[in-house]
Amino acid sequence: MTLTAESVSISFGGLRALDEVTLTVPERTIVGLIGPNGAGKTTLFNCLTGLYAPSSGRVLLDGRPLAADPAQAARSGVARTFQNIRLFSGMSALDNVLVGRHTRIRQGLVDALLRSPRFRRSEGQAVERARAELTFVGLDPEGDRPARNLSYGDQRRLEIARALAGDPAVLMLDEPTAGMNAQETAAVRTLIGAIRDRGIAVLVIEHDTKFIFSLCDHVYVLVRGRMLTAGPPPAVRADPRVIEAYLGAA
Ligand SMILES: Nc1ncnc2c1ncn2[C@@H]1O[C@H](COP(=O)(O)OP(=O)(O)OP(=O)(O)O)[C@@H](O)[C@H]1O
Repeated sequence: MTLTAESVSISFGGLRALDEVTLTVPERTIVGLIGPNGAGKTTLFNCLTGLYAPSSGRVLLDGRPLAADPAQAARSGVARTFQNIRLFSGMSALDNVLVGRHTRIRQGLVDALLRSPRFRRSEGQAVERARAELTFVGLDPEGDRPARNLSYGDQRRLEIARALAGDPAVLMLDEPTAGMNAQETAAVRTLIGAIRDRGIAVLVIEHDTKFIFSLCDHVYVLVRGRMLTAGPPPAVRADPRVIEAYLGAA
């Protein structure tokens, strides 16, 4: 599935946070989104996940308008992680992933109350899948430790496992390596490649431009709400306007 923002604009009071922004995340592609602080990256993510409705322009998933509702957007195949970790900290790692899985499976209330064979079978499959996602991201498949007891890097990985459990077609990662050391960052790079190899499109916001240029197939540069340029990493890295935008910001 291809996720597209088409001439998306949105304002907060007098501030035009996004001005006619167009971006495409094609299947099996890792797309990077960079830009100085306050450029509008998170705002664009919020539009692409149905959290904000653009004041003009459209968000399309395979050519069809995406619902301006995060739960519905998730069900149609767009999953995300947040800049600040949002886990259920008292719940076990496994239960956190099961929450992500349950966005996908529908249980009848009667089946659940009676714990019918159909319900138990379906729950068993959900647990198996949740364990497989924990293994995929490099966490203990038992997942019995409370999320809050995991290291910071492992909590970020757990968020990714939870998002993957919902069977996304497109996964959006907001600063997945923020606060990580070099070793953890390298592990996330490998993980994102493996996610793409599963056929999932990935859109990544990062401040670490080195990480983005070495990881992504395509990079977009947002500056003060406008798309400055986009292209393969070598072209974007060499673009004098990009260098100026970053030096200007510094
Ligand atoms: N809900 C909101 N209400 C008012 N202003 C907002 C809101 N969300 C974002 N903004 C403003 O819109 C602009 C873009 O913010 P946004 O967080 O999208 O930028 P960003 O590129 O993600 O920044 P950073 O890299 O610092 O996270 C900023 O000026 C911000 O203050």
